[in-house]
Amino acid sequence: MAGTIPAPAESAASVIAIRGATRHYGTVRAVDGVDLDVARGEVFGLIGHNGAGKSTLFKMMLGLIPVTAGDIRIDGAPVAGSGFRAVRRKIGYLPENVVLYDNLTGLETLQFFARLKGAPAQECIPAMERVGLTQAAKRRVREYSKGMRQRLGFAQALLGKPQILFLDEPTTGLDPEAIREFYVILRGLKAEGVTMILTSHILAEIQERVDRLAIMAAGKLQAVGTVQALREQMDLPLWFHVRLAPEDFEQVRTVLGNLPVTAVEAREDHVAVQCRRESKMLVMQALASLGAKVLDLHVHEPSLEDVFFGFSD
Ligand SMILES: Nc1ncnc2c1ncn2[C@@H]1O[C@H](COP(=O)(O)OP(=O)(O)OP(=O)(O)O)[C@@H](O)[C@H]1O
Repeated sequence: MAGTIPAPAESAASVIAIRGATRHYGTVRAVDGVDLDVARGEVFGLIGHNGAGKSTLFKMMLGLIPVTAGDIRIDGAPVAGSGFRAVRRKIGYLPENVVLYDNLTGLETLQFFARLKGAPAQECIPAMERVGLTQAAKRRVREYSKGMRQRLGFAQALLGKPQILFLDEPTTGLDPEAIREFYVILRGLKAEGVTMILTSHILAEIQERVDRLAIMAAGKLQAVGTVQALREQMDLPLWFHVRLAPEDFEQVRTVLGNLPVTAVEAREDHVAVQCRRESKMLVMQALASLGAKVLDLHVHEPSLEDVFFGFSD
């Protein structure tokens, strides 16, 4: 169910303002008329199937590839204009595939990137520390695991203390603990006012960690908003899992069956009740009136994955 979204109203707080951004490769419309605003200090997620156009949009925002049509401004400067050079200094970028030199040590790698970016060399050691690579700073990148290489890529993106960070699949190759640490760093950066835009295929991971997100499919943004707003827009049902004593099953099933619910299923140790969002409070009240018969209760909101498949299929 692909919805159309209105063009966003331009806001003074927008650090990224995209209007009608389009990129064609021959007959392939990699990005097709994208409008988007990202506010200063926002953590913004971009999700979509393989080939949806996320990386292409990223590269256009960074001025790495030109738009076929449309306009992209970062911090007020058109990416194709001469004023963009100054803005670029405020940007950090972690590409999907970081190119690293195997013969350099981790620290030498950062020093190399610092020179390229014109960032102070004394930022390198703190950047290694921030991503948890201090112990490996003097080891050659050849010996780094996939996750360590990813952390090093993230460290280079942080050089120059960027105010805007573009992170293309930043958690690829990271183990669960490293993913958690990564998002702790992101929270710290957000507290410092950094604007971040990131892509990920791991929807469960980002659903609690972005302020807003966009779902991209076939080069277009299908939906933009908070996870909750997208849930409401999709109007996906939610589930109550109600644990009961077995002898109360039938009575409670009857009570629930009289409510505007869309399904009532007896499961092994609980009753599962599905209802539309508009009936949620009615079901809650009915369950509350059952008092001590309800031994436990879980409300399952639709996940970002449910929302994603609703919009992108
Ligand atoms: N340099 C290029 N030349 C031709 N086609 C390209 C080029 N780069 C991207 N495309 C095409 O543009 C479309 C969007 O690709 P893009 O890499 O932006 O998708 P993505 O959403 O980042 O995918 P993934 O999740 O796999 O990284 C695809 O059909 C891809 O084949």
